[in-house]
Amino acid sequence: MPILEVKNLKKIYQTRFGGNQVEALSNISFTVRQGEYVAIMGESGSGKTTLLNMMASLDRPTEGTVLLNGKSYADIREDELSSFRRGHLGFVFQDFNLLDNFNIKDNILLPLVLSDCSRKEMKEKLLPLVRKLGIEKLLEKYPYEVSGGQKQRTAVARALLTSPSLILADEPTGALDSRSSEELLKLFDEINREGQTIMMVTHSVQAAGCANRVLFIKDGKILCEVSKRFPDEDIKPQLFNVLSVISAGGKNNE
Ligand SMILES: Nc1ncnc2c1ncn2[C@@H]1O[C@H](COP(=O)(O)OP(=O)(O)OP(=O)(O)O)[C@@H](O)[C@H]1O
Repeated sequence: MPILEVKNLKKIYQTRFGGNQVEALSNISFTVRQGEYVAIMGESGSGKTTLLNMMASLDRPTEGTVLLNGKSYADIREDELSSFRRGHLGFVFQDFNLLDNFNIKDNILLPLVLSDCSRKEMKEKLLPLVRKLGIEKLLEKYPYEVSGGQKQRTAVARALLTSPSLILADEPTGALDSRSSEELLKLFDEINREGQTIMMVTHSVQAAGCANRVLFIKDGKILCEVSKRFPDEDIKPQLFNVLSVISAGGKNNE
């Protein structure tokens, strides 16, 4: 059974004051298997954020379904959604989404605090994770006292803490310098090799080139996908090729 199933997803936004309708997604279907690392690329306005919001259960589709581990989001009550998200999904955002008034430790522990987890269990989960991510010396510091790369490692620790079925990352390298980006991509590669399923929206060919499969979205539809035929294959030339076809407004026939 796939970990994530996206079936015939359609999203129509009604613009304010009853104006025009915008079809942001039209009939998108794909599946993601356990342990896959999938990137989503596409031009600005192609529907990437809308799709990510649907996979995150942050917004409801106009038509179609999203299933995680066989459970349809449509069957989850509104008041159960945030606890469902905490239990099954991990989020990594471009701007880190850390709370400035919480130190690094409390930022990481937040999902467990919200789930009423015991102090002992929190400590048992926290320590190996922060050691692995190389942020164990920063636990008492505040987000404004650490670098962008360290903030993103904190966000990754927070995302991994609950052992989620799926990590959803939205432009995770977007606010990082090239060295920190490289380190973050190495980290994603490592956690994926250990079995973590990852979906990442990105504009960066460097980042998408680390995934096993890249889906290209254009005008709310999946235009094509590029997959690695063997684990270390360099698919960046193919990604550049598809992007140039998209920006020229053409169809990709590969
Ligand atoms: N809340 C909304 N109300 C109306 N239209 C919206 C809304 N959110 C997005 N859209 C429209 O839906 C389409 C897809 O937007 P979306 O934000 O998903 O694109 P994107 O690929 O993530 O773009 P970017 O790379 O710039 O973030 C666009 O035409 C956008 O203007």
